[in-house]
Amino acid sequence: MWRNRRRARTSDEDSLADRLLAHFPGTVMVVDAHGVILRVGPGVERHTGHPAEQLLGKRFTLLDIDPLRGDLARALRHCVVGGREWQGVLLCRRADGNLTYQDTLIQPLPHGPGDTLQLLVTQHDVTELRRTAQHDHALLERLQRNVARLPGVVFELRREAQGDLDFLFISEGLTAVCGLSPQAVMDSSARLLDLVHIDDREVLITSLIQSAVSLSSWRLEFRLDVAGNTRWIEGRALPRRQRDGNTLWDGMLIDVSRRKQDEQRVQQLVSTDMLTGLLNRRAFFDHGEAICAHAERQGRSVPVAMLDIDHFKALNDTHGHAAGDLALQTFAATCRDCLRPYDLLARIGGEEFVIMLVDSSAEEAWRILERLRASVAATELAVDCTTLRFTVSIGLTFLAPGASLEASLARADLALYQAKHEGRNRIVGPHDIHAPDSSEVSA
Ligand SMILES: Nc1nc2c(ncn2[C@@H]2O[C@H](COP(=O)(O)OP(=O)(O)OP(=O)(O)O)[C@@H](O)[C@H]2O)c(=O)[nH]1
Repeated sequence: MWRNRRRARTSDEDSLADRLLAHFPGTVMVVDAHGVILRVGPGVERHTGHPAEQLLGKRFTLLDIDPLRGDLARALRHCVVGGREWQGVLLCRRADGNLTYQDTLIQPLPHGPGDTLQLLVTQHDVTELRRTAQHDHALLERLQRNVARLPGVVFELRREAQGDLDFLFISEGLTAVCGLSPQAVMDSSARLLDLVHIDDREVLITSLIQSAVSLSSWRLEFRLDVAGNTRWIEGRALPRRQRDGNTLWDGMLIDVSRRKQDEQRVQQLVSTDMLTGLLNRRAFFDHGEAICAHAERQGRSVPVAMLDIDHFKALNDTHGHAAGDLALQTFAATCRDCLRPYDLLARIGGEEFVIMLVDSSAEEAWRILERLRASVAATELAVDCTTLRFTVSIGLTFLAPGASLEASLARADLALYQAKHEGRNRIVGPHDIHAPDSSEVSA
């Protein structure tokens, strides 16, 4: 320990200073009210770079990086005038010119009556800590910036053992996706879950439970209802289990509405007949099989009809291909008008069409098809200053539960052939269905 050359204090008065001067790991010194250094601890040379002897009698403010700003002098004044301690971090200069951050505490020492004021200065080098903190801060800022610029929403979701879901973190991108602020959703996850399309909620919750139970990655496409619009969201996340049994997911939500629209457009293109806008053959079988499966579960048979425009080749040959196209389009529109929205209508060949009537009895089916036949026969087509009319022949059959759609279509085709053979512009169906009379049809 370095001793004061000017005066010696009593052991009682000096006890605190002595203990610190002997044991404090940083810089410790005693200065007078003007900041003149009276005593220094052994660590002072290591921390300041100044040999201890050279510091004694010098002003303590020589350690200040910026005497003009005078942080150290101000701190001293605070203690001297107010008789109170001062604490803060000061930027100090070592003897070699290097700068260090010193966590500084200046305390007035207890002194007897008539005694002059002395101050105990202790400094702790926090340069490395500050550097690490600054580095961490810069890293955090960069991470936040990167997360904010990601084309999606980053989240951390917790599921408690009893099933409650909480967003521990959700990034700012959320607002662009659904208009909600991240804080609102972190306060209450229900705000976001309430936007999930009603048909997707159960599958969303179930998929999260499965992911939590099996600790397998979660991936789901679901819809959000945002201000009357539907947004398609793709969610992906990896789960991890916590000691308390809760599950945490780190994941992303990406707005894939544009991609979904493109997919739907492509799907529409591959399933639609371009001339008439009706379903094509392939789409007919996709939808038809679903209707069959549904009817089979209910133990019902499904009316299936094949339709073919009569003498269509002659219409084409006489009035041209464009007139034939117009006839096909008009025929498709007439069919659509005569059917219910949930009936299946498709163009499966050149001038061949097929209809599946959903949830219809034999009599109902016959009535609907007869009305359609009559509407087609009554339709007038204006082509090159002439008015064209054409008719349609219809073969009707019933797809029994468990029977194949292909086989039923073949039977409907046979009935259609018979309708052509019997003179066209008529319906032929199973013999046990009797055609309703004309007053029933027009009703
Ligand atoms: N304009 C037009 N014609 C088509 C199209 N697809 C097929 N066709 C024509 O439809 C006609 C079908 O004629 P057919 O199957 O011989 O029979 P049809 O003349 O309708 O006579 P029936 O069926 O016996 O009453 C052919 O001339 C095809 O060229 C199309 O997309 N546009």
